[in-house]
Amino acid sequence: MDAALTLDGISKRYGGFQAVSDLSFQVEKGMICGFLGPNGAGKTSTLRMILGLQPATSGRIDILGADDGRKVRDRIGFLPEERGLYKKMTPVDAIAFFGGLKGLPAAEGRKRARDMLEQMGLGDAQKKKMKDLSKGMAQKVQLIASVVHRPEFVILDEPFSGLDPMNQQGLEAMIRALAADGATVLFSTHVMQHAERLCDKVVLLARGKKAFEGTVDQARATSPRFLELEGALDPSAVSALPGVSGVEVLHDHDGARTIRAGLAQGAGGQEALKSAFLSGLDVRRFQIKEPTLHDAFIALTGDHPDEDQSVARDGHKAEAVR
Ligand SMILES: Nc1ncnc2c1ncn2[C@@H]1O[C@H](COP(=O)(O)OP(=O)(O)OP(=O)(O)O)[C@@H](O)[C@H]1O
Repeated sequence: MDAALTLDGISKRYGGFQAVSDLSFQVEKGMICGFLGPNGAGKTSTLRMILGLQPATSGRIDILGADDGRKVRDRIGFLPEERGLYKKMTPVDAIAFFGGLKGLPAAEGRKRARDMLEQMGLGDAQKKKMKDLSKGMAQKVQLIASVVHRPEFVILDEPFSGLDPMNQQGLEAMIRALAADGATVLFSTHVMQHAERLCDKVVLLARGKKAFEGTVDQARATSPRFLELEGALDPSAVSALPGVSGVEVLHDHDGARTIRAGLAQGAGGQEALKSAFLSGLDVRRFQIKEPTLHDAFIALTGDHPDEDQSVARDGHKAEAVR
């Protein structure tokens, strides 16, 4: 498959602070790729380098055949992390305005805006001003504004942040529709569930370095399974079962416990279960659980995706450098 984007050994330094280190990955044409990592991992810095909004300290980027995102800016759509459309505009005017910045004639922009708002179930919002829209609606309008010129490549920085589950679902549907129309989509998030549902490919970033690149299933396969047991169970007896690498007590109600046992890589859990029954452990319920992408992120990086890494990695906040 042809690559729409190739990063080759990209690094970014802010003064003495290394935000991104020797990062290489590819996004093939037409795929939805999740760029995943905790806050502060270096996602926004990387997206800004891809767009040509800030220079890389070293390395090479190829986007849609260009060595600088600014050269192909009309073929790219970008939803920045900081949002805000002109408050007094109507959604149609705001969308057409952004289309105009990418060379779309105003009348065509307004027509597409009305059609897209209708398609996204935002027909009623047309009569309102941006300032009167709910946060979810405004975010959808902003996404429409960033893709109204029908870009080949769509880059979304934390598109789900601040949205309730209903609006998150709506946004997922919008992203699927963009890909179904042939666009390549790269979006950043620290919430693994969105990527798990949407992505053909994921790139995991931790502390500025790539930890993994591949499909969601390949990522999950790097992490061991879990065995969840319920009963009057002694955690130390569970941790002594064959193939168990560690235990965590999820619930404890007067000794009736739910215990999550991490299995060693390659262990299926059957041996541990057999041994639990043979040794008479009080197992009332059991479940063998496949790892989620969230589990895989922790296994691959040792970091938690919900932790904030924006504190400089030597323990104090980086000085802002332009
Ligand atoms: N202009 C800047 N000057 C100094 N440090 C910066 C600058 N921009 C980002 N950083 C630092 O670089 C690191 C990576 O930030 P970046 O915004 O790229 O991460 P992120 O993964 O996108 O997280 P978030 O979603 O919170 O923005 C952080 O520690 C951040 O404080």
